[in-house]
Formats: sequence, structure tokens, C-alpha cells
Amino acid sequence: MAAAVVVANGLTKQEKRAGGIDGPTNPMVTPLLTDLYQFTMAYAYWKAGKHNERAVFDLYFRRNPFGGEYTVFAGLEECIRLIANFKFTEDEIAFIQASLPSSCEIGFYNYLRGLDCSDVEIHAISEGFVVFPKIPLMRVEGPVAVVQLLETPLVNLINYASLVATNAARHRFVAGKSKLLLEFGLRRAQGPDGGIGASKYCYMGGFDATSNVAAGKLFGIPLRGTHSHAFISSFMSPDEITEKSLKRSDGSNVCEDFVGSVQAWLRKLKWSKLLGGIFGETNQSELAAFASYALAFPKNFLALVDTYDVMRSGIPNFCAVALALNDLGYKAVGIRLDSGDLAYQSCEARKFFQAIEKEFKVPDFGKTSITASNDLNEETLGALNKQGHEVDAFGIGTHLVTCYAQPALGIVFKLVEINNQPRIKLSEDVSKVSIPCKKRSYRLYGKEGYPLVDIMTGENEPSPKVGERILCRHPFNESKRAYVVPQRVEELMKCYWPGRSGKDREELPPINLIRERCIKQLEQMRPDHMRRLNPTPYKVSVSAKLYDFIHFLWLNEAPVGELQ
Ligand SMILES: Nc1ncnc2c1ncn2[C@@H]1O[C@H](COP(=O)(O)OP(=O)(O)OP(=O)(O)O)[C@@H](O)[C@H]1O
Ligand SMILES: O=P(O)(O)OC[C@H]1O[C@H](OP(=O)(O)OP(=O)(O)O)[C@H](O)[C@@H]1O
Ligand SMILES: O=C(O)c1cccnc1
Ligand SMILES: [Mg+2]
Repeated sequence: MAAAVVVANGLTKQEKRAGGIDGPTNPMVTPLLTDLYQFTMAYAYWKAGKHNERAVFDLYFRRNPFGGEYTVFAGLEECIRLIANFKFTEDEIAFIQASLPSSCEIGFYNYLRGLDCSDVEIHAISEGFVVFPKIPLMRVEGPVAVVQLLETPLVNLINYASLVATNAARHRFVAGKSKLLLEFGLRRAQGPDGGIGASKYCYMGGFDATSNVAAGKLFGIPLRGTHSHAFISSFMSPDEITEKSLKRSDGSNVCEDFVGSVQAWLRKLKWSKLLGGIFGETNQSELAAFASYALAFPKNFLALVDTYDVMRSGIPNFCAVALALNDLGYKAVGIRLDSGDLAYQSCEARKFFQAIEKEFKVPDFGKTSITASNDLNEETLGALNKQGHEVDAFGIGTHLVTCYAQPALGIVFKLVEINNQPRIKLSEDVSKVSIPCKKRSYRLYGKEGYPLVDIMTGENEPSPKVGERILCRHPFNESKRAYVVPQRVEELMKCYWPGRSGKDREELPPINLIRERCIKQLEQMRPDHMRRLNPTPYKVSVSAKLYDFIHFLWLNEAPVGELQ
């Protein structure tokens, strides 16, 4: 391999071009991660001498996912990482050459060899923002052939990221602010990238932690986890625990037979006035597993209690171990329920913990944490809320990460201008007509502090002003319009990749800041847009001038039919 060419400041040419931005997290994200037709079009543009014509594309979606009325925008940083490091290797060029017809001229491959995104300009809404249909999430401007090559990877990087971040935000909305939400989806995700992406973007959308260790390392997401049924059923009896001693939490002395102490507590529980009668003989292999786990993690003892029987075995066994730990100055974390009626069992478990707090005077034992998992989704979380439950934390996998309720967001990338000429794409289906022109978009806030409407204007129109009445029009429906006097005006798109424009580049914030931004954004929405059942659509509009222009262009481009 050729040595990297070092230029000023000790940076390689590639690093300088990338502006210090690392490459995509997934090494599979290369300039080849695109559809073949992007290369055939790039060749045809080049052959026609059109490849450097300046094009503007908008990236947007047409409908909010999951029957909702909002979407969380995610995936921007990975797009910028791709753009910043976009460069073909010789190997990649050779593969493209082998894949295109042999009649394609060699000059095209020399053109690809020199290609990067230094002449591409990207404006985008900030990652973590709440966004709505039709409003451009990204505006990509540059030589038409290059921007065309970017279509597929950009859409790919935004589609699932925004979908799963929205799914996470929706689960958070139902679960409520106070619950701990853990993403447990790696084993069920659509392959390794699905798993890594799910962990990253569920955290962004408001989850608290993930079980995915690789995602923890890559993005600094908090890691959490319990143990599985295999650990419980791997034990046969307490006799197999040979190392039974446990130091007190303050290190002052050692309990030589922790397992004996657990068994003594279990007898006390069985004969206690409050708890007597709830259970008889508990499962001893489960007790062995719990005691063993506590010996390994005395400060983080959490037990999966549903392997044999939650109320007759798991909970009493857990409590015996937790009380033995308590004697040594440790506080058990809690339990996990992974089957059965989670509402009922969590309430029963809570009663049991509270009875112990009362009977044995163990402060806060009643508050022992209860985690629930097992095929949870928005519906089951909603049902649990309705019934009343005592769950403190939810572990959610399959439905969350696979986006079971809706598998794709339907992001599109449409040409809106070329060589300063606005372009429109017509469709029989009005919702598929594209909104032409290089545009700006703004969020207008009302008196109560809620966003009222998003409005798109032409690039050179004056921006809406606080306190000044502006007409907001539905882009396609003539009769739908409203005057708005905004109390705050927020321009939505910022420059994230300036190309040669000389503009300042917006910083890419760390994931925890994007997560905070996202939570804040979701909280500032009017509640009727957020509710699960029949939410109110958020208004998306265009200025009067843009409305007139869209319809002028529409009429110009639409052929007049002939009736015979
Ligand atoms: N109180 C509840 N109200 C509504 N849904 C619940 C409630 N408790 C649990 N669920 C959901 O009911 C479903 C129960 O699934 P299922 O019957 O397959 O599990 P299970 O038999 O309890 O456990 P296992 O995974 O061991 O088979 C899960 O999706 C779970 O999230
Ligand atoms: O149910 P999910 O939302 O996907 O959450 C993750 C699941 O993965 C684990 O077990 P696994 O499903 O592998 O086995 P189990 O069903 O027998 O518990 C865990 O116990 C959860 O049930
Ligand atoms: O840590 C857990 O409890 C866990 C992790 C992944 C899947 N299910 C559960
Ligand atoms: Mg399961």
C-alpha cells in the first residue's frame, strides 16, 4: 500500500480533507455502498459533460412512522463522516470498472479517482430534533454526479437511525419519564449493524442504557444487564458452592458461611407472621444460583426470579439472599421478571418487599427495584400502565430494535434544483409531488411556547420575524392556510459540511448531548401531537411565494391531456 502523503500540520491529505472528522463507524460504509444505478447515472452525466452541473437534492420522508405524528431525526453524524472521508480506493475503482460495461471510457475512472466531497455543501436539521414530513432533513448541494452517488448511502444512514430513535422515543413516552429503559435487542436485531445502530439510536431516543457491550465501547453508552435463565438452571444445589465466605461491605470482618446465612433467612421468612403461608419449599437450585451470584456481585445483586415459580420460589429466594447481604452491609439491587403477567407479579413482589421492610425493619426494602422484560412493546407498556404495576425498569429487545410495528421510514432524496433551475417531480399521488427549489425552513413557536408550524420558503425570501404575521399555506391544498404571528422563529437547517462555501461548519456534538437535545425537543411538543391514539397532525407549510411557485411549475410541467 502506498504511504499516506503527509501535508502541513502533520496531517495526511485525507485527514485534512476530512477536517478531523473520523470515518463512518461501520467500515462497510464506503463509496461503494450505493446502488449500481447511481454509478451508471454518474457515467452518463460524465459522458454528457453534465457531471459538474450544480444540483440541489432534499432528503425527507413523507409520513411519520408507527401511526404517530412525529419523528426523531437521527443518523446525521454518520452521514457527515461519510462525506468527510469520501474517496475511492484503487481497488474500488477497479471493481466499478469491472462492473460497468466495457464500453465505458477510461476517463470516467480517472474522474472517479479524483473525486471527493470538497465541493459538496450540506445543510441539515440537527440530530435529535423532532421532525415532520416533507420538511428537508438534509439539503445536499454539489456536482450532480457526486451527489447522485450519495443518495443511497445517505438515505440508508438516516432511514433506520431515525426510525429506531423514534421507536425508542415512543416507548419512552408510554413508559414515562421516571422508568429506567434498557435496550436488550442485540440478539434479535437485523444483523450486527442493526444491533449496533439500535443501541446507539435507542439511547439517542431516550433509553437509559444498553446490554450491547460493543455499542458501550464505541459510543460510551451506559451498559446494564442482569443474568439469564441458563445461569439459574446451571446450578443443582447449594452444596455445590464451595467458596461460601463473604467480606462485610466495610471490610471489617468476614461471614464464613454466607450460604448458611441465606438458608437461615429463608427459614425466618417461611415462619414469619406476615409472609407465612405464601410459600413452602423453594427451589434449592435457584437458591444456589442466587447465592452464588451474590457472592460474585455483592454490591450489584439482581436476580431473575421466574425460572421456577415467581411467588413460591423466586421472590422468597431473592429476599433470603438480599437479607443475608443486608446483614453484611450490602443493598441488593432487585429482581427481573421475564414471563407471565408482569403487572400482577410486580404488584405481588412489591407487597412482599414491603412486608419484609415492615416485619424485619429493613429501611427501603419495599423499594427494591423490579425490572420486567419479555416481548414488551408500546402496547404492552400501555396495558401495564392501565392495569397498574410496580415495575421500575423495562428491558426491551425484539419489538424495539426490529421496529416490528413498521420496518422502514421511507426516506427519499429528490432533485429540487439544477443549475439554479428549480425542478419538480410530479405524481398521480399528490403526497408524492416534490417541493421544488433550494429552500430554507423554519419552526414557528406560539404564545404558549409550543411549536405551531414548520414553514418552508425560497432560499432568498426574507425569514419570518417574531411578532410579524405570516401566511402559512399547505403545500398542495389550496384551502388549507393559516396566519401565524410567531413568538419565536427557529431556522431549522444549519451548515454541517460547507464544501467550498466558506461558511462555518456546525460542530458534531457527543451522543449524550444529542440525547439531551432530543428529550428536550420531545418535551416541548404539544401533548396532542404526541398521544398514541389519534394524535393531531403537526402543520407543515410553505410561504405564499413558494406555494405560488410550486403551482406555477406544476402547471408548466404537467402535460395537458387530450380527450377523444
Ligand atoms: N399484565 C399484562 N398485560 C398485558 N400484557 C402483558 C402483561 N403481562 C405480560 N404481558 C405480555 O404478554 C406476553 C406474554 O407472552 P407469553 O405468553 O409468550 O409469555 P410467557 O408464557 O409469560 O413467558 P415465556 O417467555 O416464558 O413463554 C408478553 O408479550 C408480555 O409482554
Ligand atoms: O423479549 P425481548 O423484548 O426481545 O427482550 C429480550 C429477551 O431476551 C432475553 O431472553 P430470550 O428471549 O432470549 O429468552 P426467553 O424468551 O426464554 O427469556 C430476555 O430474557 C428477554 O426475554
Ligand atoms: O441483561 C439482561 O437481562 C438481558 C440482556 C439481553 C437480553 N435479555 C436480557
Ligand atoms: Mg423472551
